[in-house]
Amino acid sequence: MAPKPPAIVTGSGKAKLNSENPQPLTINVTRSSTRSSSKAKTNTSDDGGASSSMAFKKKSNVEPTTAIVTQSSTRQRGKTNTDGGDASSSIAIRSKEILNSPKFKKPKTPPKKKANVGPTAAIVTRSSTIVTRSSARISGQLRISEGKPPSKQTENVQSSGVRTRGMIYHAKGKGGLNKWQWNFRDARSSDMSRNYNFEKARHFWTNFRNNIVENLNFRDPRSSDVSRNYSFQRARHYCSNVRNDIVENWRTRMPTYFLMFEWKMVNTENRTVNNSNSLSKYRCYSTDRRNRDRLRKLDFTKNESSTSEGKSNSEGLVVKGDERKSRWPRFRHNLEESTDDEDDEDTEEDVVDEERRSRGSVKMMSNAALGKYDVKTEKRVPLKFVEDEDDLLLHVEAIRKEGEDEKESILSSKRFDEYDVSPLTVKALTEAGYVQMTKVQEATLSACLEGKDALVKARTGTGKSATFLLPAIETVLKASSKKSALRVSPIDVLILCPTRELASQIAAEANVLLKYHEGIGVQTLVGGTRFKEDQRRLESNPCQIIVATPGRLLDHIENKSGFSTRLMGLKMLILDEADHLLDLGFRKDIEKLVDCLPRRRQSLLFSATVPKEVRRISQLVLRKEYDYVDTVGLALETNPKVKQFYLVAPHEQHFQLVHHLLSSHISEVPDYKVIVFCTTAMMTSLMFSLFREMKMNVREIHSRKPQLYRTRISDEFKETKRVILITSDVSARGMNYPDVTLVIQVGIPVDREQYIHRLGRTGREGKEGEGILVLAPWEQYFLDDIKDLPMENWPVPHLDPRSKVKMEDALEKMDTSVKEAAYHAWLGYYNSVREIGRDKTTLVELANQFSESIGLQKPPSLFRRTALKMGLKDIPGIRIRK
Ligand SMILES: Nc1ncnc2c1ncn2[C@@H]1O[C@H](COP(=O)(O)OP(=O)(O)OP(=O)(O)O)[C@@H](O)[C@H]1O
Repeated sequence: MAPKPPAIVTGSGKAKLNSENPQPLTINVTRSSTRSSSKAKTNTSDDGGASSSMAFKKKSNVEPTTAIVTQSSTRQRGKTNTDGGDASSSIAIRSKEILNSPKFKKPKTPPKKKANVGPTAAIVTRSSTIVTRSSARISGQLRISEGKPPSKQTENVQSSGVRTRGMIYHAKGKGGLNKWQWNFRDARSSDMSRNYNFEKARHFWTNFRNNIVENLNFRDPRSSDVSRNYSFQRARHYCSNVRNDIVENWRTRMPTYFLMFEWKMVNTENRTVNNSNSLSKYRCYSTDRRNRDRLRKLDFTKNESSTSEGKSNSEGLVVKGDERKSRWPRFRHNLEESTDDEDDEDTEEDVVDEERRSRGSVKMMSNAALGKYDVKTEKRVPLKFVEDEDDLLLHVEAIRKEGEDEKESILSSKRFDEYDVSPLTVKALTEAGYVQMTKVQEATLSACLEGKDALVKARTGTGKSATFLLPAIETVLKASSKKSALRVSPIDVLILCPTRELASQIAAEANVLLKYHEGIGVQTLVGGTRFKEDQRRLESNPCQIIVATPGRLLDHIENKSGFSTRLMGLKMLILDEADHLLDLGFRKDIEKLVDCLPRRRQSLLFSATVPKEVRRISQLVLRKEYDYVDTVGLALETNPKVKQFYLVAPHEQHFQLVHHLLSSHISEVPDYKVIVFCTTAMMTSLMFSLFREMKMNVREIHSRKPQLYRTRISDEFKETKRVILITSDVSARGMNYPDVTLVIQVGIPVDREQYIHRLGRTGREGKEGEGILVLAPWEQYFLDDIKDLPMENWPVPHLDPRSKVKMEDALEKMDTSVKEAAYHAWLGYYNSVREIGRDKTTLVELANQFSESIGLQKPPSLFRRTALKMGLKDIPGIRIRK
């Protein structure tokens, strides 16, 4: 599909679509541009040693590949390096040739055909941590075969301290997240015994000491070792400690040492994976999270039918870390029956089995099917030894296209240096790991850089912050080149956002982008800090960009002489989470603020949700003529890779249910990172105290906590894994906590938009995630508001009575004041929810049930004034404080 440009609607009123682009921009639309992105782009920039895409020139003498990913360049295939590995880490990818010229040439020497030659061996070990230190992002499409990579690319690698002979593309990561990823495949299919493709390989290193999450989807259409009756689907390896060596033999796909790995293995011949046959001690975990309660653990034993049975001892792989030290057999290899991978087109394992069974002629052509990634709409052009280079090119393109179709990336093919962005900013971007733009950035940046007002709607986690920071920096650069009429140094850009943590996050991101711009400064003005301290900072440090929450900014305007004068030079106003800033809670403040700003300015509004009424009132800030850039269009407003569930259960079971959901998630996902949203600050406090009492690894953030504490917890949660954040809506919008695996929302969110934003804390940057909404039966009406979202019902699991007792014990130990405050907050929250607050009698009944469920003897009393305000004074069940 040809890429479609974004829908840009100009004007204040109706959303007209660009006549040339009659459809709104959707992820589908832009996805196609990703395809081209990975085709032929290379960034070998040594600025900051970063690159995330590359060109692949085709060369002659393309020969089969062997790839080794290892910690040490001295490491041998299939062997574990158990030395310190601290400094001498590396990732080495040995290969014969890199297919990276525009046209493949016929090989000079035909590749040797070997029987029983494993497609590859890969070792990922401790010293690969050097990669996490020195580089962060490696992406692009690798074509690997033996031989040296182009020198530039090698330099790149070496400049980052990685000693390797492979092609490694990397860029420096942002913050603590170090990430490298690649897609590579050996397109060289002439030697079928070595014909293998790696697809969508991803490695995420989050931290030197901590985690590797390695997510490999690979296929081996001509696997010499694994029985062709079996194919691997959606392989995932979770290694929770880098210090442990992990050796993974890709012939058998067995790590020799691991903490946790899971994958699906599908018997392609006998329809079902049979754990009672004689495949030996092969453990397989189903990764199907929906059926978490039915997590399958399958043990396999040696395949009796394997022709290479006799070799299994010598070829087998030792699995360390398992007390039994099992040896894995080598499975048979039938060279003559392997031709190509044309039968790998199915997704569901049963379907795969069924089809392969019925297609006797291809049944031995085992390919590792790729679960949902393996959905093929077109039949793949069979791979064969091709004399004609154009034919080969076709084959390669077919495979590449297929791979890219499967890829749901947020990145576009455009690069920042193609836009009118200062080279110093591009340098900083590259160092931060931003080389290609996200689709949102591509769709939006031109309009913003041209000085137009814009209202931008884009899904959560798609890079909106950089989208407005780049024009902000350009604005400052332009302004600094002109002489200001003001005597005081003007503030050029004002960024408003709803929460303090978000303001700090935006300022931090701005500082990253400003790394090479001397003399340009950013300051935050947020509540919860000392006003005097703000003043001191404003006076002592130059700053052209202010990131602020509305309340504190107004304080400065009203109380600090000279501040509003500085604002008179404002060139650009940005509202992040614009719909929230324009809704009732903030509107008055925004109106006041806008009155203090010059009319001649550029205004940019960003959010993942833009309800109709917000478009209407956006006139408060925007000029009459503005661009409405909707990158969601008619598509799903949430990330399609985030699975969404709802669970309806009596209110008094909610704590126990959440405890159950957390426990099962922790047991399934070793590197879990969960956010639990509660309706109010005091409910957050109650849930936090309860789970802490139950010895769970929890943290809390809500508005009642001191700002220093909030900042500390927020920073900690950004950096770490295996932790649960219990929070109120202060974390709902904009917060970019990397790698959140699950979001639980307990109780109805204030509205549909808030649900979407909370859910958006997981599945960021196009990753996968999971969201569960826990509702009481009387809250179910909310499902109507989100009925267009792909929600699935999660049946109420059986709750262990012992955990109930444990919970009651924990509740008993808790401070009564916490429970009382939670009761008051509960009442206040649901009283303000129109659908529930209307019927006061029922509301109080429900509140009192809640009070009982948290172990209060009787419902806490209310101040008469509060009860009056809430319209609850004479409602039966309400106790008034004397
Ligand atoms: N061009 C890029 N290349 C790589 N990563 C990027 C790029 N742009 C942004 N990112 C990363 O994407 C992540 C999400 O970005 P950001 O926080 O700006 O999302 P957002 O769209 O503002 O989300 P939300 O709607 O929740 O506020 C961040 O980790 C950011 O570093």
